[in-house]
Amino acid sequence: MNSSEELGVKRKTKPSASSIAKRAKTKHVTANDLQWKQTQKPREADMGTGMDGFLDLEEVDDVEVVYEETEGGKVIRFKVKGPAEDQEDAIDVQDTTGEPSGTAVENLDVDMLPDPITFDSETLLPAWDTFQLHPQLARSLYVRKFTEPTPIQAQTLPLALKNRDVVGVAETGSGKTLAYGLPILHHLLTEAYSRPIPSSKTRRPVRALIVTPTRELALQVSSHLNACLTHADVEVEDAESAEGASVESQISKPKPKAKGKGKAKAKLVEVQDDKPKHLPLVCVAAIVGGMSAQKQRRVLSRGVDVLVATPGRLWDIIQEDDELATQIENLRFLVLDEADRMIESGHFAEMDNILRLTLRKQDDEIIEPENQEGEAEDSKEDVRAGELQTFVFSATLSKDLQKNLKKRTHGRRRKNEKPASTLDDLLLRLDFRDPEPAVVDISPVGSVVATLTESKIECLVTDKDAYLYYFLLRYPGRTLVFLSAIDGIRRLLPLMDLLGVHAFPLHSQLEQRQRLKNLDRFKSTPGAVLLATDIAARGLDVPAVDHVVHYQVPRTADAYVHRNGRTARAMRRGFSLLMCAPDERKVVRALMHHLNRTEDEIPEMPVELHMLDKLKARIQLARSIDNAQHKIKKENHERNWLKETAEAMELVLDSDLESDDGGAEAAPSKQKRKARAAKTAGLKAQLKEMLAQPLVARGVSTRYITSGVHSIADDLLAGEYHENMVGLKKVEAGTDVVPAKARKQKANPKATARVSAKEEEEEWGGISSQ
Ligand SMILES: Nc1ncnc2c1ncn2[C@@H]1O[C@H](COP(=O)(O)OP(=O)(O)OP(=O)(O)O)[C@@H](O)[C@H]1O
Repeated sequence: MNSSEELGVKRKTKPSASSIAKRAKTKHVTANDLQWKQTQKPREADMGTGMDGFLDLEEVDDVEVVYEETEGGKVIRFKVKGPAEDQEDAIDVQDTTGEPSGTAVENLDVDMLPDPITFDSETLLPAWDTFQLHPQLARSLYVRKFTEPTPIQAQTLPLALKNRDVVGVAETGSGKTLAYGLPILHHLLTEAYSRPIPSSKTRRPVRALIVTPTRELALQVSSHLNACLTHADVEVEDAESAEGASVESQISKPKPKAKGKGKAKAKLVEVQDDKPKHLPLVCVAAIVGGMSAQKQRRVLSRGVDVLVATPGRLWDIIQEDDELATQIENLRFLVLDEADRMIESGHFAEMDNILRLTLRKQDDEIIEPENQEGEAEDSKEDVRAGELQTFVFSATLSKDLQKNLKKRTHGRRRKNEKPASTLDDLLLRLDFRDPEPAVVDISPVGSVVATLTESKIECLVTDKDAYLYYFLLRYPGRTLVFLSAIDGIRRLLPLMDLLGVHAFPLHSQLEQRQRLKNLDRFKSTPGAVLLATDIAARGLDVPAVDHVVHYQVPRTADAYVHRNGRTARAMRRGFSLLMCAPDERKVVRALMHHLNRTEDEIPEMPVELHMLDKLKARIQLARSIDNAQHKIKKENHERNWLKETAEAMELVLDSDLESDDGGAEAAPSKQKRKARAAKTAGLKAQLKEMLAQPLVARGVSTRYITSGVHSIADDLLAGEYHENMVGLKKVEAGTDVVPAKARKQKANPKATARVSAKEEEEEWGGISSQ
């Protein structure tokens, strides 16, 4: 049985007259006009690997590349043969692999897709059953072992599935992406299965737009949602024979239709042959800056159902694409992920322009009539299916802002009313169709995630490198170090390299390809360090970040919360270290005050000062090497530049400038350069030797391991021997921190409605570690 029969679609058996005519033709077209076909790429390619920078891979058949001489020089042309018979025959069914095939299709003999395979979520996923999610999503959750919804998912799903607009606030790493993603995918999948198959000639409209502040986050969200769509070829088997079997235990082809729930119960079968054969049923794609806009336009022109985008690139494309602008005007879902960051990223204007497209056409000013007593409850019934639904999510949306949002939706926005902040302003521009958007705020008091241990070090700015190095050696693990400026990253990177620390940079001045590559290297290198600016602070979900270090104190309380949120995600433990110089204390006080906390709530991290002194000597030497290398590099660069410029201008350089001991400005002589290189090599050798020396704690004897103040033998026996720092116990960061006075649990009016941290932990028991 071939794939078309399996899916109940008839092939066209004879080529049409027009197709034969077309086949005879050969045309010259531009790259954009070619019939590009999606080809499979590994899923992990979305976030890096060898395919960094690729949104998708496409291929094209029957095209010859020719070079043509034109007045403007040599240009590439593409010679296209007419569509071949088999292309014309191709089928336009869609599957749910998330991988479009892009094959051109016409004249289908079917108008409905086959039913999805049913999934018995009542038995397999009881905790999710109440939401009656599309079987495909349920199946995906099951396969990924997401046995129960996280608290934010549990609270927002029922609202979102009832067409309500939702403002969701919950701690970092608590699963907000799926809290808004599942209702969207549920709706689109249900719709897709019940609508006629759209012709590939007509562009599928964008139904959901998700705007994120950073490119990495957009790519991550897109790949997260695609992952929910990739278990299409999983089928439920007969219960009796399958009970107790593991999910991935068997491989088989999916049946065309599974009728009714029947006894299908316990076993899922995943199909390995995941080659994309058809256009996806629901297509999710990301449009971000720093990557080929041309390619992104092509992806859009093929049809995207869920568009995840950063505001800058999206607005650029919208300006040239009227059809997309119209689609945005008619969206079914609009999501602002990390809404409060949107205004910081310098994209306010673009964001505003995009939001304007989503306003209702008439009478933008009026949201709904003045609220009257007793009206609120009834008004919830006014939410109409099919209208735009808006979701706003973040870990940090102030209570004031939430109140303002409500106020705004309750009555008319007065024409000259001034919003309290830029974020207020942005959110007030949202045209919620829901008369009373639901606000679900389950963020913990002080925005501190229960599984996070915080700590601080107070030190001079000049000692921060040594303390950082100490921390990295003392507590090996995947560590994300936040710096306020790119210059700091550029300075630290060679230092880390000389000290033998695997560190990668991430900042906005790197090419997007490089950003993704570095992020991927950070993910795949155990114990790696990522030196990043705040572009990495929001939303990034790297599952195994053990530590976050604030090398410089963040500028805002929200930044502190979000930076911390890169660790201690999904109920895993995490540790954050705040490095605070004397002149930063004021900022720390202010940001703690903003979080309703006090500075002394963050305990000091213990430091073995004897070790620190030894590390300072290493750092000093590494700095000298770096300075020397930098000087040599700069001189080489200047000399080369001078030579090249002189050659280009056909000038002869003054011998003073070219070499030897000319004036102070002159380039150093060869001899001097040699001497300098030798000195640097000497310093390097010295450092190498230093790095090879073990770091031994005071009072510890390495000669007699059972003697000294602290016996190494005991550590060895207890399995707590520290390879980097002999004589210190090998412990996880945070376990040796003496807790500061218990965090004051300020009376919270909503406290009773919320689950306590402990209860929440229990609720999260089902979260698997990945
Ligand atoms: N129901 C679930 N069960 C188990 N794990 C889940 C569940 N939902 C989401 N996750 C996982 O939890 C992790 C964090 O999710 P997500 O990135 O959506 O968090 P977030 O709340 O958006 O965080 P942030 O505020 O930092 O953006 C992800 O790795 C995700 O796959």
